[in-house]
Amino acid sequence: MSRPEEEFILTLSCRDTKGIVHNVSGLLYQAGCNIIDSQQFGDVQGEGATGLFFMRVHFEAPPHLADVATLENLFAHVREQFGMEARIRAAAQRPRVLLMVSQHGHCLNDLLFRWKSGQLPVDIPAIVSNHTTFQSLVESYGIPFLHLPLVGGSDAETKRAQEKQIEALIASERIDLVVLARYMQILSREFCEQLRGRAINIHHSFLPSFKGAKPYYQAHARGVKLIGATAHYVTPELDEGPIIEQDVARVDHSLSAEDLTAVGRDVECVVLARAVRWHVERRVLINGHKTVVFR
Ligand SMILES: Nc1nc2c(c(=O)[nH]1)N[C@@H](CN(C=O)c1ccc(C(=O)N[C@@H](CCC(=O)O)C(=O)O)cc1)CN2
Repeated sequence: MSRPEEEFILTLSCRDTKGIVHNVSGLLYQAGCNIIDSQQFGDVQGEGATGLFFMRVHFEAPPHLADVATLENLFAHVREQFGMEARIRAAAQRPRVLLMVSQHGHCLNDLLFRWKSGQLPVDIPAIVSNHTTFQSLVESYGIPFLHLPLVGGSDAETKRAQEKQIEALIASERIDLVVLARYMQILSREFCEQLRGRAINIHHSFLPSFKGAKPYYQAHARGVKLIGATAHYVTPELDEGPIIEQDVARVDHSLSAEDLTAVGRDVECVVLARAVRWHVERRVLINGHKTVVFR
């Protein structure tokens, strides 16, 4: 039985070819590592295939190898041989997560409870909002609350000034992941580029349906029989980022737009929590404009 500090997660992607699994598993075996779980996927079939191969390996390393730098050196020649993008992280490492919220607090409340109860193995150095609505909730958990309003409106200059404050916080707190828990401001292209692959948004519709603002009202007007929620990585193109997780709930003609909103809240919470957990467990790999999720 290994100790937590000796378990690691290797994730990789590269052009698909023969021998990748053989070389990766053989290297780990030769080094005295034990594979606990291994999953892989080659996106090689059908129209739109990227031709990329993805792998996630959860393994335990012997004490003399049990640090990331040593394992990265060990793995270097295989990485170069296949031209891999590869990352090795200690399984026990707790990612540092910045939560952001505006005026709808159900996802924030859900994530805070999951964090407090140990379901979400992350550290939350701070929470940012452009409103003060949830300051007391956040501070009840002993987490610093930063109120960063958009002073003077949502024009581009005002937004960038506010975003630069968030960027400084991300740097100073060594943030690994930003979660937009119903943060209702469109992030600038510059900010999105900085956060590529490490900012998750919860959109309150089953994308690609009903992008943008007020999706439940759009859905009600369309007479849908299912509503949904989508967690996706944030990109400059609104609600177009790689989808991580989705779910739905049944509705019918008797429900108002407000009823749909109420039913949707629980779906949003579950979908966002799954996406954040899978991301921090390094189960999500980006495959072009899509994802591969090793659940
Ligand atoms: N660059 C991106 N920014 C954001 C994304 C994204 O995918 N790319 N997701 C949104 C979340 N969102 C829907 O899920 C959303 C948020 C905000 C708006 C919007 O129109 N905001 C207005 C201001 C509204 C207000 O002040 O209440 C604006 O920013 O001008 C639409 C959709 C988060 N950001």
